[in-house]
Amino acid sequence: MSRPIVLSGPSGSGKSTLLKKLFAEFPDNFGFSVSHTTRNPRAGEQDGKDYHFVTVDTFKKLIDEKAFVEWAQFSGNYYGTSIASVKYVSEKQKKQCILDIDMQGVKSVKNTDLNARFLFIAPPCVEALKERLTGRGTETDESLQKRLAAAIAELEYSKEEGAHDQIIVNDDLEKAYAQLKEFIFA
Ligand SMILES: Nc1ncnc2c1ncn2[C@@H]1O[C@H](COP(=O)(O)OP(=O)(O)OP(=O)(O)O)[C@@H](O)[C@H]1O
Repeated sequence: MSRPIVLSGPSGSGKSTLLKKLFAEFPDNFGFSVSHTTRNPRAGEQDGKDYHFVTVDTFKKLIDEKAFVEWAQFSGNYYGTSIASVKYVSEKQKKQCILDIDMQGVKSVKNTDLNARFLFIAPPCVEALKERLTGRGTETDESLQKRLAAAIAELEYSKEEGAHDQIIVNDDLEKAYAQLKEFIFA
């Protein structure tokens, strides 16, 4: 059984860019867990495929049961990644599950029996991170400041003993991608 891979790193460090390359090169090897949400399905969305659509009561019950490795509330709706949905990818779909989560999620995965491997994607420096986030054109001043503050906490945590199995500095994209593949297929 392939162990889930937990990918984390500051916003803007390049996680999505690297994963996009990986899925383009290996479309059949990897899977994502299906998240739970309390928001209403949009047209065409399928329960169990796009999301597990649940009520607020059910969601809260799952929180109490410690079913989630990560959950959050955005604009009035709950979203979460359950331990069971991660296991489903490796045990039923027989694919390698990749989780793209933050530091709190990383800590929480460590308290489960998921037996995950932890990979941290670091920016060359905070200044580069700021430039990339600005260059991506997705952030307001406020969200940029929030992401940079969170980035500093993520970088501090990454220095702790045992926080991650490997740290990849995403300076040169091709080099970082080669290192990512080496880690994942090891
Ligand atoms: N090695 C690199 N050199 C220069 N720019 C890069 C590099 N890797 C990624 N970028 C650019 O940096 C920006 C942030 O990358 P990306 O969106 O992949 O980050 P992320 O870690 O997934 O962020 P988030 O957690 O916010 O989703 C993008 O515009 C991307 O094109």
